[in-house]
Amino acid sequence: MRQSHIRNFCIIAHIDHGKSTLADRLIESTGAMRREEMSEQVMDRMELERERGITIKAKAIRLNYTAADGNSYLLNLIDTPGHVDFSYEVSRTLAACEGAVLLVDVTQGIQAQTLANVYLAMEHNLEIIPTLNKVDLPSGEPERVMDEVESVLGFSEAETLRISGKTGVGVPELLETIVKRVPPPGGDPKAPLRALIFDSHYDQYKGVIAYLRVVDGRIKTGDRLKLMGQGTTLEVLEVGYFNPRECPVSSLEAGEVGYIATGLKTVGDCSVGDTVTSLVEPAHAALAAYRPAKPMVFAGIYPTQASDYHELREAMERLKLNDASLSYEMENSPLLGHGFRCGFLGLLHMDIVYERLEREFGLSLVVTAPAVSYYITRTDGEVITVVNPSELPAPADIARMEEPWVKIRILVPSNYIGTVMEMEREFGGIHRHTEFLGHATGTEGTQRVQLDYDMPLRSMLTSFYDQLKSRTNGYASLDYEFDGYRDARLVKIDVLVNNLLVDAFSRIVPPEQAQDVGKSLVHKLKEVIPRQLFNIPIQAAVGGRIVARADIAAKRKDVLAKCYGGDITRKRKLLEKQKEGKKKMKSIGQVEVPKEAFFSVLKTDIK
Ligand SMILES: Nc1nc2c(ncn2[C@@H]2O[C@H](COP(=O)(O)OP(=O)(O)OP(=O)(O)O)[C@@H](O)[C@H]2O)c(=O)[nH]1
Repeated sequence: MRQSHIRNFCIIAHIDHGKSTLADRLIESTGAMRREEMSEQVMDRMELERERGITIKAKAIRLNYTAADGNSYLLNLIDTPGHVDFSYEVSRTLAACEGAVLLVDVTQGIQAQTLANVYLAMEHNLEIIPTLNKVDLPSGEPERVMDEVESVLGFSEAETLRISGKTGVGVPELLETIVKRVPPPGGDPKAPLRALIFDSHYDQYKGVIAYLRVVDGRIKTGDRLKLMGQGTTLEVLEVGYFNPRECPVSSLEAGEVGYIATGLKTVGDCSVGDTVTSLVEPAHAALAAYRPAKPMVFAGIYPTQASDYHELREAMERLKLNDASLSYEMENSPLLGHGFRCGFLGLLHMDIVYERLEREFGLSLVVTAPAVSYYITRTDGEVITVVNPSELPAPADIARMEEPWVKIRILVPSNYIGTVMEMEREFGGIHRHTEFLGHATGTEGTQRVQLDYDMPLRSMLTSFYDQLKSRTNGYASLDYEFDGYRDARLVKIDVLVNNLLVDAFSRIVPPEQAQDVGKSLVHKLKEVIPRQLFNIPIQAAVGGRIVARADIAAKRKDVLAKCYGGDITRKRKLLEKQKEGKKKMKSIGQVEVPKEAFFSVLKTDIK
């Protein structure tokens, strides 16, 4: 296909504004797949997923479209990850496109991720097609939302489309607009190969499959290639595209989007953002600087049963094959035994990993409270990175402490400004900017406001997001980006159960909150640890000083008490049953703690 007849684009939107629904509609209306077939296809994929234990999803779909001008066009729809945790992947995806369909839900208007995505698309000089979606909904307010789109983003009504991804209204116009407004790809087909990797996954049979956009030159099956950032070399086993089925072809040319099968064993060798070139005739410069994923959030992951450690290790190794952003190191906790300290891109990433480990690998796990990484300059001048709160040196050994901050942007109806400001104060945020979006429409509280803050990342790892949602009745949307390290003044709280230090419960907090957090931790523990045959003191300490204490009074419980007489089988049965119950327990010295208790305490809000 001639480059002038190719259009590479993506759909950008806030969560739930209808990205997937519109993508399906585009596939259907260009005839790539019939509606009945699409559900079949989804089923097939799920079967395959179950079989191979990985998620197979077409990250770029090629659509053939005959436009009103009578010409055939090749439209590449590239999927963008929908969450801020994966913002680097989003930016690489945008770099593979020339245009973006910006969807705004007419029942919701502009949300935090709408803005974040638009700014990213502008940075990449993409042609943006503003599109109001869900116009079939009677509860929609297209005029108000149009006003926002115009005043906040600067798009005129004439250039903004109105569609329903669900009913298909306006979709033919959208396809025509993509052909007319999105520029064809540039790039030199005769220059040495340069292709950008914007996604990758591991396939058991073909090794790592890399999705790429060929910028210059061409890729053929059998080519020997090199990654300019990571230095990996590989031979191309297969070249192809998705329509949305896998379609192998002999080559991909400049301007085209598709995949290569590399035979590589882990996605870490072939990561998003790197530039692929030819090994024999390499290009001089990469397309952009390659930046390996950097974990921002850390937590310990341990098996509930110490004997499951080896299974956990195998599961981590397998997950890592498919997730270059996951990092882990073996860790040994006096309480939890052998496990891993893992690094994640953010909280969502952490949840995904944890869920996959439990669901796909059938493991029962304990996850410690998420924490950030601190830079500590010791009094002897050595700089160390601390990712496990229990390893923070004593205050007397710390000359300087730094922690990561984020810039956050919150969008809310104006009647919640006070609520958000109060919350930000509680969570240590610093106000930077307030801006009213669109025009007031008369009804109080309908105008929306953008509030920008700086905040320690540490605060984001607490109940911040849940509280923001509940205190604004679900109206707030949030977006954030990393903003470097700043000086911190924090202390470590240790928790002692029956005079034993429980490292998994250690927290790092501002000194003025130490007492409250300590109290909340010990009371929570008191609630969830079942009474035992002896008294159990629970203490929270900062340095050597106890800041909170609670006691669990002794209770006698004898499962055999009811078995008078000598029915030995009955006794054995009861003891077996009790043993089963104990499997779900963790022991802190002599104290048995149910797994759920761990979770509820690890999640205790620490603000
Ligand atoms: N009435 C109506 N509902 C729609 C339309 N487009 C999407 N929806 C509904 O809105 C919800 C979210 O749509 P999705 O397509 O899953 O949204 P998304 O943006 O892909 O969501 P994420 O993948 O979570 O980011 C679903 O319940 C859809 O059925 C539309 O044009 N009209």
